[in-house]
Amino acid sequence: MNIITVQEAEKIILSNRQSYGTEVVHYENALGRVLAENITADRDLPPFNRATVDGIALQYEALTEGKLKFRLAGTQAAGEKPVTIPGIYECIEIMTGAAVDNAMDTVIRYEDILLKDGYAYIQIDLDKIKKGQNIHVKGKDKQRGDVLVHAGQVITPAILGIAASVGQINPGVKKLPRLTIISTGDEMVEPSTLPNPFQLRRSNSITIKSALEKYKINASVLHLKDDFNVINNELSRCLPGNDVLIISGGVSMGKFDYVPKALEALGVQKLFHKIKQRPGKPFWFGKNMDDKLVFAFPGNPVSVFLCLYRYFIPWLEQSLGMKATDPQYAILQNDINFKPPLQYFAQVKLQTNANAEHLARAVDTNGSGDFSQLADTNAFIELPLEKECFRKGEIYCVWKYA
Ligand SMILES: Nc1nc2c(c(=O)[nH]1)N[C@H]1C(S)=C(S)[C@@H](COP(=O)(O)OP(=O)(O)OC[C@H]3O[C@@H](n4cnc5c(N)ncnc54)[C@H](O)[C@@H]3O)O[C@H]1N2
Ligand code: MOO
Repeated sequence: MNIITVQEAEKIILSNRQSYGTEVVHYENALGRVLAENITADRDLPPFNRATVDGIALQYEALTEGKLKFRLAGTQAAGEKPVTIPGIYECIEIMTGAAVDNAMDTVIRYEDILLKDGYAYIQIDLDKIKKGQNIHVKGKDKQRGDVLVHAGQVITPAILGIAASVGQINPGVKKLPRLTIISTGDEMVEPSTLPNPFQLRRSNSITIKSALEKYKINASVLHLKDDFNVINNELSRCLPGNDVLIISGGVSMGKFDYVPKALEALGVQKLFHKIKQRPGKPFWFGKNMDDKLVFAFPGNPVSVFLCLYRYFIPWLEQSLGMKATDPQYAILQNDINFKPPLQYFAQVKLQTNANAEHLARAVDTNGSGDFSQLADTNAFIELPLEKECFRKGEIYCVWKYA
């Protein structure tokens, strides 16, 4: 198979989006999950005529007669059954959040009245008082049965509050794929150990694992030696219990790059190997008969980062039923020359100026093994394949990772 373009790779990956079904979770565990059902109002919002200030409730008609003195007929706290008035020259003291009885249509705040000897005296000009003021009318926000939150949205703190307010304590959410992250390489040691001069500490798995935590995916992690039998056996063991494997390393041309061979030996069909891009050119992607997907990223940490944010995250979001996000664009802030016939993804620092323009300043790196700038940058800018010179002021698509 020929080396494919970024757009072809994206199309193949997204056409393999999956659905893992739905499940119900307690709302306290639902933050960050994708809603699989609409959240609807179980009654009108607000459910009753609600006082919005502390003060007195009365009937406006009495004010139109010029009445300034009202007998206090009772007091009503929030949560209490509505207290009524026997006649229109009476009022009740009412607290914010209390349900206003239908006999009253106007609430005046304590600051505008004087309470004395069982009476309330209006202290402001009557033309300052409007009929219906300080009452949040039943059903004004939403009617019973109205959709408050649509399926497909990521559950945020605000959405959790809405769900709680309508008693939706067990929302239906999209099930997450079961996922294992597998890194490879004999030269890679545990981050807690001291590498010898020709070894490296492994970092790809924690990067991938923590990026997935945003989606509440609790991925397993495994590291494999560069040994065909080990890789073959372990992949064979992992495939049945997972929906997706994300592998890093071992996909290029080296003598010990066994990943593609091992996957194909296990019946994982290659959908592509190699994309016209830098970083991340030797990315391998495949699927087995049970629709288990394998994203095998090149081992260089920046390649992993690019492949994760450019391909895997959009695939994941679409597989979870989230709406595809609109492409984001930014204005390049420096000239870049890039001659190889590959689509170049430059690491950029993305900022917004006072004109609300997105500005992308590229940083110099020493290739995809140079991960040292990832903390100071927050996006890749996708520079088109057809060109070699990219000029300050030109606008290109960006892929944010922070
Ligand atoms: N003859 C060719 N050689 C290479 C080609 C090519 O086309 N022809 N492509 C190069 C490109 S581009 C890349 S990218 C790399 C990808 O190689 P692999 O996927 O086989 O990755 P490894 O060789 O296993 O590792 C590459 C690099 O990344 C480091 N690494 C690996 N795993 C981790 C980890 N878990 N955490 C941090 N760093 C990791 C590893 O030590 C290597 O330095 O191939 C080129 N070669
Ligand atoms: O394509 Mo590789 O990821 O640049 O070094």
